[in-house]
Amino acid sequence: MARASSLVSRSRARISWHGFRFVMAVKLAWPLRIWQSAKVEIFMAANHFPVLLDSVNETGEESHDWLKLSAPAKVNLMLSVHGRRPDGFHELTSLVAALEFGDELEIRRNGREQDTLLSEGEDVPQDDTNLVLQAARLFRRECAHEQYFDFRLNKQIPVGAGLGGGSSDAVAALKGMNALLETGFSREKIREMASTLGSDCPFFVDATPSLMRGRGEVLEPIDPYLFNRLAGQRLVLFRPDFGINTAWAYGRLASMPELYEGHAIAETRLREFSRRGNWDDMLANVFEEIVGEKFLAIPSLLEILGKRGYKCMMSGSGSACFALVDGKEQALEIKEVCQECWGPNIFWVETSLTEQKM
Ligand SMILES: C[C@](O)(CO)[C@H](O)COP(=O)(O)OP(=O)(O)OC[C@H]1O[C@@H](n2ccc(N)nc2=O)[C@H](O)[C@@H]1O
Ligand SMILES: Nc1ncnc2c1ncn2[C@@H]1O[C@H](COP(=O)(O)OP(=O)(O)OP(=O)(O)O)[C@@H](O)[C@H]1O
Repeated sequence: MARASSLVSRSRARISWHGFRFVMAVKLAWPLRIWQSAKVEIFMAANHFPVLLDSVNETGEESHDWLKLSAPAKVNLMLSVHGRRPDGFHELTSLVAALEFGDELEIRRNGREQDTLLSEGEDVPQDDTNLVLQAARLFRRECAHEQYFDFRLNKQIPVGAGLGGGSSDAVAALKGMNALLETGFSREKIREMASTLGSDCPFFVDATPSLMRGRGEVLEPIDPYLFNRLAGQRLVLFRPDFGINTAWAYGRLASMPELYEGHAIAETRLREFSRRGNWDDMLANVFEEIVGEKFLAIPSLLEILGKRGYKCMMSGSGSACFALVDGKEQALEIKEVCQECWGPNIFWVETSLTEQKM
């Protein structure tokens, strides 16, 4: 409470706190990590719920300040594809978890009649194919409000890596716009909107470790044992100096239907991992074979790491891979091997699966 009162006095903030709007803002703000920006803050109050503070400037008018949101990357710890559906998408089962590593997106309302996006990341589309700008257009359609936004994207997640970067940015944008305009869209509504932007998007609404099914939009909570097993698990992410196009990877898979797996195989992996806790029962990704056929550098490196005893796998449709580690020493050994195999300038980062509470 002491922190709450000091924030209130420091920013001369006005708590927007009425009824339904407040409840929805709280519900939606919870999975966001929105840090203090100039005058708009979400902070942990004594009841452990975040509270959205509007801001007032020196003259008492509402100001349009930046909201800063995290857009975490994800890894697929198991990815099994069962077949192609009549709508052209593939039916899958995947165990997905968010990482402590990711992008940062800042948003503010603007007074113009167009959105702007500033991002310096390599390969990040600067035009309106960027998922952040697509999210803004979708949001305006859904809330029938002609509000435009400025976005600043600090891109850390490599593009075309199978880490869900664009999807996570898009969902951060939806959540941010919802909080800024106090639209009160429920998480379910945001998930529904997100699913029209991409199959991986709905996961990022809560970004808690989940079982992903359907084409990616059906999310199930995992059992407590599995949850605790994943929380905080350290890993190293590494990516060669090329990305992989997801549509290409699914297209290749469709031409090799022998790689489709029955649902029972995925369920057995999940069950065995929950029973024995052995990562060898879980880590499996159908895209490794498809991608590995064309990009030999990936299976070669994974084999070398595997022989050294590391549990490692490609994430999503690639090209990023990860290896589970216990600590710094292992992380540095992996870095050395990656640089030897893929070159000195490859993307490499040590991070962990998120530690959210159930
Ligand atoms: C590989 C994963 O990252 C695993 O989490 C996702 O399945 C990919 O999800 P995503 O990048 O959000 O994919 P989308 O943007 O929806 O679709 C990109 C392309 O992949 C194909 N695609 C995607 C998801 C899916 N379940 N089946 C598919 O066949 C789509 O036909 C489309 O041509
Ligand atoms: N904000 C964004 N960040 C990254 N890529 C974006 C963004 N907006 C649109 N894209 C486009 O999305 C495509 C996929 O990029 P992304 O980095 O999300 O791939 P990915 O990690 O393989 O996705 P997934 O794991 O969901 O399949 C790229 O072709 C890129 O041009």
